[in-house]
Amino acid sequence: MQSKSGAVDLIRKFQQLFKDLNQKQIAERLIKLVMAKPAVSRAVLVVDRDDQLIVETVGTSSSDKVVSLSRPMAQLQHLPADTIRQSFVTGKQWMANVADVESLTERDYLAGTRSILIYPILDSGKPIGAFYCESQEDVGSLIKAANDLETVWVFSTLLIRQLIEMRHHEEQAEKYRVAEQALWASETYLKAILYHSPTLIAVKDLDGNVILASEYYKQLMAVDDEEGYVGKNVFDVFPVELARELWQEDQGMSQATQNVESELEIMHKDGSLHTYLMVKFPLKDKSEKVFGICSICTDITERKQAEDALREQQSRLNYMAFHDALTGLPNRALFYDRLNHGLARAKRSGGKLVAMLLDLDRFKYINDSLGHDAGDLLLKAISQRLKECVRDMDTVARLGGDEFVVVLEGIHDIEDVGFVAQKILATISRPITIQGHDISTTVSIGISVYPDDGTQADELLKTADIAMYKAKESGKNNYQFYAEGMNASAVNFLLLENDLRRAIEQDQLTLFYQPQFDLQTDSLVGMEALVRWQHPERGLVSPAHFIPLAEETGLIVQLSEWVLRRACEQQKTWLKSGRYAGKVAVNLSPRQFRQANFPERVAEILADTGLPATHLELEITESSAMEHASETINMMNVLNQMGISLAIDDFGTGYSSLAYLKRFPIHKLKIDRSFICDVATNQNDAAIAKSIINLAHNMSLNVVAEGVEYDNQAKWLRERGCDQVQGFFYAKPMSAEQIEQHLVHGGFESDNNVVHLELA
Ligand SMILES: Nc1nc2c(ncn2[C@@H]2O[C@H](COP(=O)(O)O[C@H]3[C@@H](O)[C@H](n4cnc5c(=O)[nH]c(N)nc54)O[C@@H]3COP(=O)(O)O)[C@@H](O)[C@H]2O)c(=O)[nH]1
Repeated sequence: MQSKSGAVDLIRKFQQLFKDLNQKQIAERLIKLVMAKPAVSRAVLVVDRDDQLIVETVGTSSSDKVVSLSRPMAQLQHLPADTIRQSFVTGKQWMANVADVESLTERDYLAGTRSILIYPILDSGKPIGAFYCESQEDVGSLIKAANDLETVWVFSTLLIRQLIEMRHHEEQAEKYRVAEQALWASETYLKAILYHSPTLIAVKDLDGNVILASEYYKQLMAVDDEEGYVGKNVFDVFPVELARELWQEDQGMSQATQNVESELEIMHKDGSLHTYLMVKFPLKDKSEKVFGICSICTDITERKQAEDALREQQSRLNYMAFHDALTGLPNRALFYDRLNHGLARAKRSGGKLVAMLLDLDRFKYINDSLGHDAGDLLLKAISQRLKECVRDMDTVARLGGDEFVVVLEGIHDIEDVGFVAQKILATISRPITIQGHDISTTVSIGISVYPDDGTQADELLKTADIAMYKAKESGKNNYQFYAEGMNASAVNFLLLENDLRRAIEQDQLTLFYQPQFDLQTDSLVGMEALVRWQHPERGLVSPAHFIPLAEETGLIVQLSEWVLRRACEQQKTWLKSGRYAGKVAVNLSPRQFRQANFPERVAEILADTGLPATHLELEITESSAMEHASETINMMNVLNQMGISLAIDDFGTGYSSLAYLKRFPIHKLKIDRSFICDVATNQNDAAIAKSIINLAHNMSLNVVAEGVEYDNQAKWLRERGCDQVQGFFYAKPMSAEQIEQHLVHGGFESDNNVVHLELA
């Protein structure tokens, strides 16, 4: 027992010893005091911190070190954790030689340990810490050391309590620091978000007062002062109507259980109108009571525009899938759709439906000679005209190339169809100005009627197709209703194209010659070469049929070259025989004439056949010459310089420009036979024929009348000073052999002894 003054000294000594120490130093010093006992080889201070046992400090005699750990006991090895825990439960000291305790294993203590002591430190009877001591001596030595340390145990209560409190305080301070840091961080984030966010963010209380708002508001809205939108009421910022709307929305939001999205349009300061996606959600306190509304508005103008553009593109693609890109008319797919719907309607109502298939005449020629751009413009113009000819409820579609189709519904009188077809023919045939050229084109129309000519779409189209070929065959520029029996001739027309190719290759073509006479002397002055086709199965095919076909398919170039070569060879033979020294006239196809190397081709043929150019006359139709007048002049000049004579054929049927005509280096005008037919009886025809004769003479040209079939026509022409004639009245076209016979037997007789030779 210590004396009272000794105890006071001891307290002072301890107070001095632990003065101004932190919790770590306190624990270390306590352990050092324990370790001062030589019997103690290891000392560990364990404290109860919030019901968790923490090893604060460990001292070992071997290393003479005291280490601060402050780690949960459960994480550490070489400690009899269960036994230490037990001491915390009972509050009793525990000591033993390890050899006597079965439950202890070598993993529970350091090697060399022979005895263990656990000394709990109680505060008001409750353990708040414990000293765990190991000794390499037996337990008696430890017990002795423990007795010596009694003062330490006594003061430990105070010091461990202080240590725990300090730790607790430190933890609280750390928690506070962390919380403060977190608060600072979230405030900083919030400020940064509100400052930099490219969205309109606003928090309002339930009265519409703005508590928070993003900087973006200031930039976009007419709120220019420092606080911007914050502190204001919606009614201070927005027009009253909009403010009321927003306020009412916010009121509704206080009951909302989830976010509410809507789109709104906001006019920016610069006057541009933007679309925003607004997401609103209620802000609730801990008691789930709504105290404010947050709204976040994102500018989706670009996205909307992109969506609109995409939608537009999709509808354009959709449009393109069903419309012809060039003309904008329904294409084949949409046409079939409309036709099928029309057929269904006609079936229901018991009415009629009409399909008109249209094919442009000579389109290939126009396209090839004027170029594809001109061809495209022509197709567009035709589409427009077709639309003008029908009612809104009718369908005009382009099936491809120069093929169009018109579907007429609700037809009561079939005569109306003829009326529409006539209207189309007249409308299309009006000249169209394209790239400065006046182009005249016509169309052939095949018509089929539901239910008479077919009940299905394909069937109707097929019969209309057959009728269209019939229209082509009948000289184009006309319409034909489908009739049974047409199949054969339409198919014929199709087969003809293949046959014509073969005909050129297999020499099935031949030339006939039709003499031309001087009207005053009746002497033979020329012969027009006219091609004939001796078809192996069909017999003689008229050029009126196959020349247009050849023009359309492009075979005309090959065919015309064959004609020119053959005619030159024949003329050369006649020249050589000395029986005929006139000219041979050859018809030029427009396409052939447009070939850039045409003069070279002619020169080559003349050279090959040995025919002098002065014995060749080339005929070009008036319409073809005028269509590309300036090019025609150039081409004619070259041919003229070569010594070739040039004649304008079918004169009077086209649109002649006298300005051009006088510049053509031509020698002859051939009056079309349509004017000669009634020249002696029809005043108009007579006036035209007379004008042409005068015009030719005034321009120092020869004039030839074609198609003279009767004496009175010849007489009339002679009296009007026409130079030459050609026609059945004098001689029909005949083979070279027949011509030969006439030449051998002294030539042709005219007047009252007309030589009528039948066509072979
Ligand atoms: N590009 C080419 N065109 C040619 C060629 N050969 C003929 N053709 C053109 O074909 C059309 C029809 O010709 P065709 O059946 O030979 O008719 C010619 C004469 O037979 C006919 N004619 C002559 N006299 C009369 C008559 O008194 N009455 C009457 N009804 N017909 C008559 O006229 C045609 C000649 O006409 P044209 O050429 O205008 O002088 C016709 O357009 C031919 O041009 C060829 O090789 N290439």
